[in-house]
Amino acid sequence: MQYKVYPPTTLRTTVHLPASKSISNRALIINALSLSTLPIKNLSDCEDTRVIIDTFNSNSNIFDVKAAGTAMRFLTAFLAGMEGEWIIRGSKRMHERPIHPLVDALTALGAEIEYLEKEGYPPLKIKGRRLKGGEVYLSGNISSQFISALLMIAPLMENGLIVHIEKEIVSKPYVQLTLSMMKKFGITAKWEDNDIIIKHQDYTPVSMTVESDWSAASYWYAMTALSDDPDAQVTLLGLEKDSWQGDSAVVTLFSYLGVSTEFFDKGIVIRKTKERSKKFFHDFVDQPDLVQTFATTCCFLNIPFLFSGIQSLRIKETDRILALMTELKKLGFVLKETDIGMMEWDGERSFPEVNPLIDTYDDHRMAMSFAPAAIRYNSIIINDPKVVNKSYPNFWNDLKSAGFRIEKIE
Ligand SMILES: O=C(O)C1=C[C@@H](OP(=O)(O)O)[C@@H](O)[C@H](O)C1
Ligand SMILES: C=C(OP(=O)(O)O)C(=O)O
Repeated sequence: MQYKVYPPTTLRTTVHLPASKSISNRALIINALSLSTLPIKNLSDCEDTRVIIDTFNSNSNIFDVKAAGTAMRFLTAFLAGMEGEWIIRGSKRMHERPIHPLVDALTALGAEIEYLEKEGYPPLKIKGRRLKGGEVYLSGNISSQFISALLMIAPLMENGLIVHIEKEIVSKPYVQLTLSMMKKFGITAKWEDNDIIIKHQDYTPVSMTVESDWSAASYWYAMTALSDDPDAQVTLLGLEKDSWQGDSAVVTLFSYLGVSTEFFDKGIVIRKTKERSKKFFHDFVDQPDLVQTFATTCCFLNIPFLFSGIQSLRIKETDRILALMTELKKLGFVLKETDIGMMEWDGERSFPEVNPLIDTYDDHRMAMSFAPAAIRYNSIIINDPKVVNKSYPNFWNDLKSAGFRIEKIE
């Protein structure tokens, strides 16, 4: 199934953004570790969060987390510390996403974990037990989710845990987010150079409200930047100024692409401005989930770019570097991977396809970052549009409310 998306002539809308899946998923894990019965308000209704809820509600010991990286990594650590025998699996792609650094660390701490198919990848058979803790070494340059997964179970370990992080840390704000959430639930941690130290301590149950998702907001920034309406203005509800989410960097980053942000008590108002950089440079190592939004927006605004720090994109829902290069080529943009973790568009063009069909590769962010192309091309066809359910199930309805017309093609 495909959607043909047509843009509105003006852009003025108010959007109830989805709740952050990163915060929702941490809240569920921490709530379970705290044995809390207090509510988590505004939990995301996305698929990546639903798979954790389903796991906790399941009567079976076999769990399927589908395409949710956070669920796979967080639950692997959670189950490794829980008495019992568990099997955790996911989508075909999940079975191609590495997990060995986390498994090695958990094994060093005393868990028994077996690879059921390919060495180093899910599915896993876990013989869980109360872990005593101590010290572990973990590479930080593959996924920060391994670090977050270990940190959340650390306070329950009799001897506490010291995580020595080796190599460069990718997606660092997500580790900070984990520690901030643990702090909200009463846990103190020390982060000194590349070591994170957590003593044995009890979580204190608290009730919390999940803030809206800044990564989801980025698609509305893109639409505002691209809109032909000089008075384009979008109100995005539920976003907070002092957010724990690293992707709140969109505020600054989009100021270079002609979008201003004003905070108010219920969220933000973003508006089109005339100020735009001639070229866009950024190291995305702290905000990997924003790369697709910025690659498409820069191309559609005709702003050449050079991105660095994007090496982790190869092992996400799809190989996002390849997917971006392939799909932007269909629209006539020639991108180059100039070095490991670097991608450039120097303005080079090729003949665009006549009726391009944008493939989404089971990746929600491919669909959402190419949808704004409708504004630039008067329409765009997006393949397998339901992929958005992974993080933003209401995405297409929100577009319709903003005046986009969406035609379903079977
Ligand atoms: O911890 C998290 O909530 C996330 C961490 C990031 O992954 P990596 O650490 O694998 O880059 C990010 O891409 C993902 O969407 C969510
Ligand atoms: C990379 C992502 O998710 P995950 O790694 O949690 O599957 C994402 O949402 O962009």
